Amino acid sequence: MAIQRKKITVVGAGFTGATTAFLLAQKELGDVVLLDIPQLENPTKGKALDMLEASPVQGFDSNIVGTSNYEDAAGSDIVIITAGIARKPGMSRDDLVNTNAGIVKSVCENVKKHCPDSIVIILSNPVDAMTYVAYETLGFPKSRVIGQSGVLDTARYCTFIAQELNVSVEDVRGFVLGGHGDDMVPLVRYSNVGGIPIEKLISAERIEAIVKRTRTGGGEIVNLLGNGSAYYAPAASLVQMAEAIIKDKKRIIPAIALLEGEYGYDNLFMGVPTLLGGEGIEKIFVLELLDEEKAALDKSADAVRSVIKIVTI
Ligand SMILES: NC(=O)C1=CN([C@@H]2O[C@H](COP(=O)(O)OP(=O)(O)OC[C@H]3O[C@@H](n4cnc5c(N)ncnc54)[C@H](O)[C@@H]3O)[C@@H](O)[C@H]2O)C=CC1
Ligand SMILES: O=C([O-])CC(=O)C(=O)O
Repeated sequence: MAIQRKKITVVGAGFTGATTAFLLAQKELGDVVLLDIPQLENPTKGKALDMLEASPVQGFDSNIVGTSNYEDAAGSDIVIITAGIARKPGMSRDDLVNTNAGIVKSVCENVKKHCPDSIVIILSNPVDAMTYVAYETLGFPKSRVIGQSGVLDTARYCTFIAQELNVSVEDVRGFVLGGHGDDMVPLVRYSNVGGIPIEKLISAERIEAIVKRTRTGGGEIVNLLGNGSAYYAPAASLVQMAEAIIKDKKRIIPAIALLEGEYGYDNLFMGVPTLLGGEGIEKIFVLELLDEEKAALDKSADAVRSVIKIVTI
């Protein structure tokens, strides 16, 4: 019997979507469908063909097709949603809320129809609220609707720690809780380098500066790019999540999940440490927090709630 390759659809063939598609194919995680709006069908096909023509050089056998037709996405195991507008300097992610809510809703209506068994990962911003919009529209179990923020925020945090200490990024461990906004909560107490708590290696002032830079890391890139937002590290983050699911790796990865009582929050989508495997989010880890850590998380949760409040679905 022929072995069936996994099928991964990436909706939105812009900066993040195209980069994600290419990384997925390079890692041979499955065959990739890159999907954008009908007005951009030819450029989307062109991007996909261009990537495919890199396969003999890069040595991958994943297929990549570009399309605007959801029938090509039918039966996908994973759908990654990057569709929507990105912010420009001077804007917050929350300024995108109602434009992107409409886009995410219409994308999810199609995903529900054509990919009813898929696990869906959402990137579009403001991502905590967009994960809620996706969940409401899809009607899938909560384990199959996941938002990306924590892998990226943690990657930025670990990059800055490695730079500070001039050590390999491979030895830095840490994670970031909360909403994907300037109130996110890098958990210093749970961060270490080669097992050594960072508080033993870096001064309190420098840690504070790293935490602040992490919180505003997306904005730092937006200001440098001038006309769009980050895409290499976001795409790498999506691919790490997809890989954990496709290979049923059971990785402990921070992701946006529906909280139903965890950390004291009910009916809220926000970033928490999760176990990601073949079923999607298989478990949420609830950590004991100090009073000041909980207060910081409450502030982040309030910020997410205030955006969800203005979403019209
Ligand atoms: N959660 C996170 O950590 C991150 C989130 N983002 C967000 O991801 C989104 C995409 O960013 P970029 O790729 O840089 O933007 P982009 O503008 O390069 O690409 C977005 C693509 O979505 C497409 N699109 C719009 N409506 C669509 C629809 N109904 N169906 C299919 N495709 C549609 C557009 O035609 C465009 O090609 C933005 O909202 C951005 O803020 C970006 C980086 C990190
Ligand atoms: O900052 C943005 O608008 C894009 C994003 O979410 C990030 O790079 O963290």
